[in-house]
Amino acid sequence: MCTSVLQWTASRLTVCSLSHYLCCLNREHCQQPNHDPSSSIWCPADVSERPGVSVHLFLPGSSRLVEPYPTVPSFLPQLTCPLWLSAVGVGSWCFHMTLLYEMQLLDELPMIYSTCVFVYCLYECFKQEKTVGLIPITLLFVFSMSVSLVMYGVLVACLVMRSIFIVTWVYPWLRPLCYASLAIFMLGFLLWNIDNIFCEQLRTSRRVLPPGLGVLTQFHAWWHIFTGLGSYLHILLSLQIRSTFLKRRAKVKFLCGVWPTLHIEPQRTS
Ligand SMILES: CCCCCCCC/C=C\CCCCCCCC(=O)N[C@@H](CO)[C@H](O)/C=C/CCCCCCCCCCCCC
Ligand SMILES: [Zn+2]
Repeated sequence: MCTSVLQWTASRLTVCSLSHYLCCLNREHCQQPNHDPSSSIWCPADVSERPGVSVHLFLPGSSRLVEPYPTVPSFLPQLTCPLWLSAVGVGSWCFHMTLLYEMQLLDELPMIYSTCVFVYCLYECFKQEKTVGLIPITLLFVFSMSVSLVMYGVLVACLVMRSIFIVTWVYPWLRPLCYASLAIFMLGFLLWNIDNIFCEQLRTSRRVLPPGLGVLTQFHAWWHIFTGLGSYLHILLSLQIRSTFLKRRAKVKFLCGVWPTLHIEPQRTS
C-alpha cells in the first residue's frame, strides 16, 4: 500500500520574509533614463524618497513533494503556481531596489504570466487527469502579450468570478478560503489605490511622522504584503479544488496555529 503523502509545504514557499530593504536612496524614478511617466502604475515618490525603508514581500519558492510521481502530472499546473508567485516576488524585489525600467518588466511580466497560469488552473480544474487545454493556453498566451493594467484587471476579474462560481455552486465548503483570499487581495488593492491617489500627502506626512510610524504609511509595501498573502491563499484554494475533483482528500492545516498549509492525503491504492 502506498503510504507516501503529497504534502504541500507551501509555508516553505511563502514564509513571506518581509525583507526590508533600502531602496535607491535619493533616486527619483522619473529621472531614470527611458522612463515614461505615463507607464508608471505605482507612486514613484514612495520608493524614491529620503532614506525611506520600504517593506517588501519576498516570496522564496520551494515546495516539497512526497508522492508517487504518476500523480504529479494531474496537479502540474497548480504545482507551478508557487514558482510563478516567487518569480513575482523576485521581480518586484529587483525593481524596487533599482527602479530601473528593465526591472519594472521583471516586476510586471511575472505578474501577468502568473495570473494567466492561475486562470488556467481554475478554468481547467474539472478536466480529467493529464489533459492539456490547448484553447485556453492559446487564449491566455495571446492575452499575456499585452502587459497593461487593464489586462491584469480583466484576468483578476476572471479569477474572482470563477472562484465565486465554484464556491457557490460546486464546493460551498471552500467559501471561507475563497473569501479570505479575495478580501485580503482586495484590501491590498484598496491600499494600492490610496497610495497612488494620496501619494503627495502621504509623502509629506512621512516627513513629520517618526520613522517607525512613517514606514507604516508605505501603502505600496502593504499592497505587496496583502497581494502576496491573497495569492498564496488563492493557490491553496486552487489546489484544494483540484484535489477534491480528483477525489483526493485535502485539508487546510495551520502551521504553528497561524500559517495555513494544505495537506493532501495519500492516494489509497489497495
Ligand atoms: C478569489 C481570489 C482572488 C485572488 C486573486 C489573486 C490573483 C493573484 C495574481 C497574481 C499574483 C500577484 C501579483 C502581484 C503583482 C505584484 C507586482 C506589483 O505590485 N507591481 C507594482 C509595481 O511594483 C504595480 O504598481 C502593480 C500593479 C498592479 C495593480 C493592481 C491592479 C489590480 C486590479 C484588480 C482588479 C480586480 C477587479 C475584480 C473585480 C471583480
Ligand atoms: Zn511594487
